[in-house]
Amino acid sequence: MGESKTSTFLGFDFSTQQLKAVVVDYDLNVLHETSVQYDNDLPEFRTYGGVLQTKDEPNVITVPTHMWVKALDMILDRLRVCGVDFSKVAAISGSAQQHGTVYWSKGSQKTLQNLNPEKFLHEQLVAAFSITPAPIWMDSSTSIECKHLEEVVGGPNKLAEITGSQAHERFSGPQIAKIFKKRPEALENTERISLVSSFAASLLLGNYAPIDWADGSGMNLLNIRTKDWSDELLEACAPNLRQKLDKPVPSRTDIGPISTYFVERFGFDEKCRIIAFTGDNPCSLAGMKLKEGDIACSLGTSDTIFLWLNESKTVTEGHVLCNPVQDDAYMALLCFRNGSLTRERIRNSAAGADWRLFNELLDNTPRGNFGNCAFYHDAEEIISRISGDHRFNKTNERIVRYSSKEVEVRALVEGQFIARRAHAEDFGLVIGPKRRIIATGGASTNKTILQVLSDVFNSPVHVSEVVNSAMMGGAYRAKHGLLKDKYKFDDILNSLPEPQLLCRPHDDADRIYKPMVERYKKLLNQNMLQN
Ligand SMILES: O=C(CO)[C@@H](O)[C@H](O)CF
Repeated sequence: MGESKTSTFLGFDFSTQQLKAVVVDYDLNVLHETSVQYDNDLPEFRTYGGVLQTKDEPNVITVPTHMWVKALDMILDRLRVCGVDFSKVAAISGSAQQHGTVYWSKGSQKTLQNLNPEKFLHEQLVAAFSITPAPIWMDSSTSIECKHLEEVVGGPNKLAEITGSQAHERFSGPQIAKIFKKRPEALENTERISLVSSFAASLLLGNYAPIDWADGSGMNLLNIRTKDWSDELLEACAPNLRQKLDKPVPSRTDIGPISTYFVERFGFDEKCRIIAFTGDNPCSLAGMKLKEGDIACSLGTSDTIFLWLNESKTVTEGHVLCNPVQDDAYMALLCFRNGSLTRERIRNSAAGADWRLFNELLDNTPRGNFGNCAFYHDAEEIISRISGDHRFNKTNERIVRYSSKEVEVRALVEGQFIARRAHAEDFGLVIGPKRRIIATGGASTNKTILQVLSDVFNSPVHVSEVVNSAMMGGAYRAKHGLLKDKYKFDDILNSLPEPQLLCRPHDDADRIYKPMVERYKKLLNQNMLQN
């Protein structure tokens, strides 16, 4: 098929609450975009916020693997109804929530290679997974396995030096180790372990797809310098993992032609290429046209702060991942678990689930919130390990609730960004008026919230046209993966508009928020933010 000016590119994002898809033309203009909301469109799986959680094991968070399969069936039918001409799609790539793991049972490779185009994928993959539901990034039940990994290599800093991160409960290595402990026979019956990203690519490839370097950096198993698995860490988790994980590949790898299943069922050209999928944050970085020094802030189910790194470094908080678009570069990532769902909780309680009212309340309170300061968490926070809600008045006395809804709303938004700024500075990020923050993710469409981000970080906030940078990054990487011998990634993005300046910090911003960041750090260090 090769590429021509009439070629289109298809990008997916298997995110926490929904599956999104976009078709762009040769110049990356959006032609079609649609989504499948897991909770509403696939109610038979009974997820909430896209995940399963039980009362008796609140730290165990999973997703029914078949839900992702059925979501792909559904979204391709929706794209067909939108009028997409699949025969024009020259390449496909995408992203998925990081760290989650999918376990293919023995014999599933054959099943993938022989799918019947007359049937839905989900009907044919009923027995394809040896372990399901899949543990995902919100799980925090593997502290014992984390300690063991750090001991094996000589401590948390050594693990961070090798893999880019200290041990984290949500990371795939500790999750696989826990499964080996609890269900060794099921792991024995597993012929391949995928990340959610390489699992999605496997469905489109009609064969097992390799894990890419960027998403593979979120496992506590990959040596981010050699780009190969650390045998010491693999063996510390479970036997035969090198064989079950197969060789990781550069994130821009063309991993093969689309499965004949999609050619015959949807009319894709048999020459349509699949480019390795990657994690949502690396894919966002690819989708945001970041310049040297820019800081990206993704406001989604998780809030993440990330930026391009030319060199790796050993970190105590946050992560260093292999870069998704340049093999010898890296990216820094800070992940905050209490993002949009926490904002929605306070919107519901203080503003009657109405964003317009939420914004009015936020606008009706002064910067600094009369000295009130609060930190809200639906679940244990990843970096600070804080859980629960903590409200303080202007004399730093803990209070149970604020009398005014305006104060509560501002305390939520200021508190989130104050914590993010504190940990970003601890990570070594230099923020301030000379740094651009490029905002993305669902909440980046809310200018009132972004003004608080700009004030707390004392930096101008820009937004790119694309709200969903992970999904768009999938489409852009599809084009780059196909044409990488002709064009550098930056050349591919040339046709895209620059991020637009949306908010500037007020003159009094740093005078107000610098002390509040110090106040947060003090509360944290004095253990005032524990339940
Ligand atoms: O855990 C995370 C990153 O480390 C989250 O941003 C997930 O990728 C969200 F899906």
